[in-house]
Amino acid sequence: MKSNLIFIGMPAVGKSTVGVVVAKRLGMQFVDTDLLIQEQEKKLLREIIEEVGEEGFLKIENQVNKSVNVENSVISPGGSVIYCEEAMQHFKDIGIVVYLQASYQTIKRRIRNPKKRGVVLREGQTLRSLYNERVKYFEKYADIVVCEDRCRIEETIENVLDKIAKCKK
Ligand SMILES: Nc1ncnc2c1ncn2[C@@H]1O[C@H](COP(=O)(O)OP(=O)(O)OP(=O)(O)O)[C@@H](O)[C@H]1O
Ligand SMILES: O=C(O)C1=C[C@@H](O)[C@@H](O)[C@H](O)C1
Ligand SMILES: [Mg+2]
Repeated sequence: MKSNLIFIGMPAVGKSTVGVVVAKRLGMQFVDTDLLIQEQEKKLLREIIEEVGEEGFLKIENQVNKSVNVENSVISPGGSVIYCEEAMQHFKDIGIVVYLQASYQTIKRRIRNPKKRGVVLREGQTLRSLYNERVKYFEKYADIVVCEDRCRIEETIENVLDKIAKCKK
């Protein structure tokens, strides 16, 4: 049964911030899989990326996310999970995938230093090209899209709740 909600979207779009409140409002559990990765590896995300590189990190991210076995939960993975094919197939099987969408300008404003935040950027890749590359994956996997440009967090949460209610009807 599709009893979970999974948030996808760019880093800093609010998957974790919005996700935890949505879970509370709907009486669901909340799982931030970035925290599961840190717990398993006993290191911070940026330390893991420094040590094993982007490809190594994506392997760990795929393994952790595809192993999430929960019900009635909001799941907030990291922004790079959309590159993890097995994990994304698993999420499509166990829940409704919600794409939190924001413009490049909004994301740029929130992420001053992508490397410091632990964003999976290839050598020489800009945030702009990463944004363009990822949008295609977000659109491919999304069951619901919620645009948050010009919305306060509270408005985004209401918009998410509205769309989920309509989707479940
Ligand atoms: N309208 C808004 N909606 C969501 N978050 C907002 C908004 N305005 C500001 N923020 C801020 O943007 C940040 C979002 O960070 P958050 O860690 O939730 O992103 P994330 O999508 O989980 O990123 P990651 O992919 O790195 O896990 C928070 O600091 C939040 O307070
Ligand atoms: O969007 C990204 O590239 C990432 C976001 C974080 O949540 C982490 O999952 C990791 O640091 C990579
Ligand atoms: Mg997060």
